[in-house]
Amino acid sequence: MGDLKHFDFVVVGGGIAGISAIEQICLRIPESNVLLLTASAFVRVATAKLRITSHIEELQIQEEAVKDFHKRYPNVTVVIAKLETIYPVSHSIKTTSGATYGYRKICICSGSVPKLVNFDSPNIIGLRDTDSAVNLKQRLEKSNRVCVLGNGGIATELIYELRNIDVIWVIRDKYIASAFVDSGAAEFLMNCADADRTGDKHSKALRYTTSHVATGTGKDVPGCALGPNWHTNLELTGALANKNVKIEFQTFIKDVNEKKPDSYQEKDEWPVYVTLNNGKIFGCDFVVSATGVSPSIPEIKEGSPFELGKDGGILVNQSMESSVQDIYAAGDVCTVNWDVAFHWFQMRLWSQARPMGSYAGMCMAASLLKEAPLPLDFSFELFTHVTRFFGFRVVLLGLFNGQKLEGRYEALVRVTKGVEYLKLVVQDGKLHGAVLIGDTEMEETFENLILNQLDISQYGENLLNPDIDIEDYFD
Ligand SMILES: Cc1cc2nc3c(=O)[nH]c(=O)nc-3n(C[C@H](O)[C@H](O)[C@H](O)COP(=O)(O)OP(=O)(O)OC[C@H]3O[C@@H](n4cnc5c(N)ncnc54)[C@H](O)[C@@H]3O)c2cc1C
Ligand SMILES: NC(=O)C1=CN([C@@H]2O[C@H](COP(=O)(O)OP(=O)(O)OC[C@H]3O[C@@H](n4cnc5c(N)ncnc54)[C@H](OP(=O)(O)O)[C@@H]3O)[C@@H](O)[C@H]2O)C=CC1
Repeated sequence: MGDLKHFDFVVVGGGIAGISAIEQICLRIPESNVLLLTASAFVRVATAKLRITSHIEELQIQEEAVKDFHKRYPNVTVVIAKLETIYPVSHSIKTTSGATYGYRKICICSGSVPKLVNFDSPNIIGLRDTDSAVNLKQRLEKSNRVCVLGNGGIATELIYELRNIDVIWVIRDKYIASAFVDSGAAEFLMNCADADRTGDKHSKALRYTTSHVATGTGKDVPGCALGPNWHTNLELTGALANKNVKIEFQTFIKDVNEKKPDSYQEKDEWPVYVTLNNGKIFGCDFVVSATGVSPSIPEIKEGSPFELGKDGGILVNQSMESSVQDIYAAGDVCTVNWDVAFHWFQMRLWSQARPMGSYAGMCMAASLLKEAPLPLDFSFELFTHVTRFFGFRVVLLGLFNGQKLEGRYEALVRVTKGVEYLKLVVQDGKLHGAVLIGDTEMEETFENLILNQLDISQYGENLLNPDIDIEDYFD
């Protein structure tokens, strides 16, 4: 393999996981020589933090040109290229342009790619990075009707953000946003769907900013994943005068054709036709397949391949190390493989990629310094996620949908139409999860109650009584 340039640490991927790993490595061992190998010409950094509770922080996320990143971390060599192969026995890697590098510890933070529905059509697109967002925006400008498939984070945000277009939303479930909330919360959001809260003055959320229009180093090169508030600076507007959303519940797409199907009764012509399993056929300009992600696993030669989880991610142990020695992984590309805390579970989110990356960086540094393994980071003791759906602030805590409780729980709910939706998940007198929609400012109280597992049976429904200041109970 010729002369290798050797690095103490190599990090693959300039998304939030990779950058967080590098930040910790440089903090622990500032004199180490580090290679950041990334396919994208921009990296994602968290520039400002708003701490909401001990476990929840909202971040301002910025894209930074790699040359500026290098200025802040002069010990980090940045190479914009795609990793092709890892050779774990010789502790080296090769890029697609043929360059080779040696490593002592390497962290794979290559993220994931959209898992598009499996129909061969140029009119099905996914959304992942800035390039794909720009492509979406440009397509929308010329479009009268779009079909959105999926019921998770992207679809739920997109349906709300789209303007001046007909939308056919195809979901497999009985209610919207099912990847995040239950049917009660979905109904609350649906009832408020028409109100425009995009300019919500009360929002404490920090903003996501982009400074350019393209991230990749070329066609088919993945950029960093879009993150919270990715749509803030993008007008997602179609060619019509107004917007109309039609939801097809409990359905899926059976076929996608550029040629008009014989059974399509209408006279209008469209670039593409989608046939649903309920027999309906819709013509549209294009389809957004917001149907989840697949981890981007690099090729490995020599020795054993990575052990992968059921979801295709690289299995990592409590130190974020994969099944292959000295190879770590963090963020969307990995699948946790330790006995996780009862109130935590993995979801492929920014709010998990960041602590995973930081913790992986700390573990790699500790391992190079031959220190004892670190205790698991406290971020993994409680699931927390803050986002915005349909213009509302949404806070999800612990087992917010009764996950792991096998249906054996009580749900205490308080709803003020158009204002807030609160749900507490209680089992055997203990709080295990909460969904807080609206500006409830209750997250700290409920976070503490989940963490300390205080017996709350004596408070009953007063926990959600708006006339009682619940925080006074627990002072
Ligand atoms: C539209 C959208 C909205 C989202 N909104 C939210 C939200 O509101 N809240 C939230 O918590 N999460 C959100 N997410 C999820 C979140 O963005 C991801 O979970 C997170 O960014 C993953 O970070 P990562 O560093 O693991 O991967 P990525 O950000 O995908 O970074 C991967 C990096 O690896 C590089 N790379 C890939 N392959 C190679 C290779 N072979 N060689 C070299 N480099 C490579 C890429 O160029 C990139 O730099 C959203 C995702 C999307 C797509
Ligand atoms: N605000 C936030 O926190 C946001 C987070 N994200 C994150 O970004 C990533 C990508 O988002 P997204 O693509 O929405 O993924 P999600 O995992 O959030 O949701 C995927 C959705 O696609 C559905 N689906 C999967 N396969 C099919 C299929 N073949 N036909 C029909 N429906 C299907 C799933 O339904 P089913 O449940 O039935 O399998 C689910 O509703 C995720 O990790 C997500 O968490 C993205 C945007 C915003």
